[in-house]
Amino acid sequence: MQNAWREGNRFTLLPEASCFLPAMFEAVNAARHYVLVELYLMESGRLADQVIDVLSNAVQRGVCVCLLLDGYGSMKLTNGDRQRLEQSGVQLRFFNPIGFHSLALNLSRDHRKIVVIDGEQAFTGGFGAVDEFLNAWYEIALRIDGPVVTDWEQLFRRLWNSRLTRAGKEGANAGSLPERREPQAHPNGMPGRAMSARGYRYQAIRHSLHDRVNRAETRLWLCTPYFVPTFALRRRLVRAARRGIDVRLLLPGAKHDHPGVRFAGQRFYQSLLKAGVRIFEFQPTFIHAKFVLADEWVSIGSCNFDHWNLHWNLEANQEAIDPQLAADVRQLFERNFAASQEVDAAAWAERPWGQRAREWVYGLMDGIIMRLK
Ligand SMILES: O=P(O)(O)OC[C@H](O)CO
Repeated sequence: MQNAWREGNRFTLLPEASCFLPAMFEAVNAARHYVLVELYLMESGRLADQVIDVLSNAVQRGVCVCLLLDGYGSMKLTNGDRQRLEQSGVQLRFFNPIGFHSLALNLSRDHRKIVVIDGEQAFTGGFGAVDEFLNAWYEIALRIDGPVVTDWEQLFRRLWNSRLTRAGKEGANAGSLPERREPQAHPNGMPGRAMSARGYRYQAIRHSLHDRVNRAETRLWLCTPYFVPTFALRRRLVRAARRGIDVRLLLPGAKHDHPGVRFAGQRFYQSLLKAGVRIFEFQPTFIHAKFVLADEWVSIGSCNFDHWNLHWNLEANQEAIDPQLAADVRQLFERNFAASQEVDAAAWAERPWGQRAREWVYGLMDGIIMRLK
């Protein structure tokens, strides 16, 4: 059942690549039946080499490996690497390669990040197979064990067989998916649900977030690298702050891969700060992670909660109600707030005209882009 809560899961927060990359590689190395991987970004480089090696080794051990990449996000994966994957026996497919069709279809991207091992364990987060994730960007992942893995696998299987998905060049390898295995429930496990979204057609992640913001009793903390929120989300954040909820945003500072997106989002700072929302700009590196904490509810995955993502992309997040995970996420936020610069409302109100002009220009571009259909 789509988006259903399932009991009996275990969730493990894996902050930073130094934690989640070894955990994922170890899980692939231990796989006995199948490995399903779905990524938005994969570009040739050191990390892609490691991914190709670990997947190829799994195939050699007799494990069925299926890799589904977004047709745009994988454009910088060289033909040599594609061949290497397919010749080693990895089944390779691409979602919606860029083509001579409508702009709307080209803009619809598979932004999800999913790894499923033997139907028993899954990983999600904001990661991709590009070198920036080795240490230049701050990223997190979540390991999921238990019945909800079945829904992650279902998401993968549906897209693998979508009419928009194409086989790699050596199409012969792109055979059928392995027989499905059912995960076991853990005694004392926790409830969770895999949430998916498909642009403006299906907005379950966004509606769920709105509901949690409305219902938050003490805390609503949100981290996103691309903060260009919809009017509906801004209104809810403002209302939550006004009714005394601790509303905080963890956003990138000047280290950003798309500085224009930051300026476009900064045009909303003043009204949010005025309402009592606290804004922290992360200083050490570009923070690319996407996670939310509302009381004991946690959501981690691919969704940036910006209106571009919400309008066009396929997204998937894990939601969980788990006191231990909530405590871990809270500590993670606190560590990252400490490594951030808090935006001071009075100083922001006096910011220079150059900054205001940039916000205006990128805000205008954002408005134009959002009118594309
Ligand atoms: O789309 P994300 O959030 O996975 O981030 C990838 C960026 O678009 C790369 O510039």
